[in-house]
Amino acid sequence: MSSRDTPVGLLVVNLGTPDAPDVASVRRYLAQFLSDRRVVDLPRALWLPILYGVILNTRPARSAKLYESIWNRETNEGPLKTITRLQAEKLGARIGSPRLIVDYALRYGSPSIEDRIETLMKRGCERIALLPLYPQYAASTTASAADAAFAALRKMRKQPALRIGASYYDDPAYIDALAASLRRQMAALDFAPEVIVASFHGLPQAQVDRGDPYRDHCEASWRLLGDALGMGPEKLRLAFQSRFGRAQWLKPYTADMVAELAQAGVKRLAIVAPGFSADCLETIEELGVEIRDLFLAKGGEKFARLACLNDSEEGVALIEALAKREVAGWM
Ligand SMILES: C=CC1=C(C)c2cc3[nH]c(cc4nc(cc5[nH]c(cc1n2)c(C)c5CCC(=O)O)C(CCC(=O)O)=C4C)c(C)c3C=C
Ligand SMILES: [Fe+2]
Ligand SMILES: [Fe+2]
Repeated sequence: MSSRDTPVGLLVVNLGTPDAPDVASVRRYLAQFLSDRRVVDLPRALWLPILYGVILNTRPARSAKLYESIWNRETNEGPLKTITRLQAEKLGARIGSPRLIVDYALRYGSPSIEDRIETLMKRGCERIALLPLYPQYAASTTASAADAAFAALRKMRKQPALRIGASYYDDPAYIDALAASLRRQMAALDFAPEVIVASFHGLPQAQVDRGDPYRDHCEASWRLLGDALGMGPEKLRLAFQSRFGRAQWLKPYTADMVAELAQAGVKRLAIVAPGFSADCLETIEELGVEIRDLFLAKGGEKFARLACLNDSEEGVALIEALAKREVAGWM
């Protein structure tokens, strides 16, 4: 078989989730996640005592309860894993080519990027495209996924050719998919939101100061989405959620914005997380429960959390467009 005939591998990658919603599994997951230098780029001598001395002794118990509350009991998976798996399955069925093997991997937890690259190679793939499902580039997410892939290749004598998918924050296919999904979900609400908050995962301000383009990418996505929906910056707001630790993160914080909107008299609010490709703890629990409770406690009356693109028709069509771009010339 010439290399032109060997199958091409496509690996859909997302962040990850614990293997089980118990304290030990969450601890293992957080230890892996938070020891990644791409995620916390403090000097190790400063960070590891805090991580092992404080965070891993307190956070796992609290987070395990939250994971427990959103766990997919049918498949015994966190929602992020279920959705990423379905995205890969539906993408494979949609492309329907025996020459393209589609699989998924998670940066933290399992199945790992290394494990899935090895599996694709055992199935004959000499060319592999990795598709990190992060629309906006951040070193803590996109670069970390690439690091894991290249770390796996580093151990090999015979390496596959490897491509890492580009970020797609301003890709019309992404903006159109989001706009269509939001229009569809808003039409199904029993109220008309006065304001919609586009809430992106936050990042320490210091990481942006060191050159991460993440904030610019989020702003571009937000503007383009507003244009596509015909909504100005007062109607579709930009905010950043999931702050972790005491340092300054990207502002405005979603919680502050939602509280201020309620206090200013906004009664009907919708929230969407355009930077997340799959619903997860940060959207289902943080936005759907914590932020909702906050809005209602501050005087809001109607609240809706809109779903991520997930494995919807729009979501899988988008991933197909991204996948075809990344394997162009290989098939
Ligand atoms: C400590 C720093 C963190 C950085 C930097 C960070 C960046 C970042 N994260 C996502 C996407 C997700 N993060 C999720 C969970 C999560 N994130 C952090 C911390 C940082 N994230 C923690 C500690 C956690 C764990 C949850 C908890 O214990 O509260 C998730 C959800 C995972 C799930 O299992 O459901 C996602 C997705 C992005 C896109 C990003 C940078 C742009
Ligand atoms: Fe995060
Ligand atoms: Fe959170």
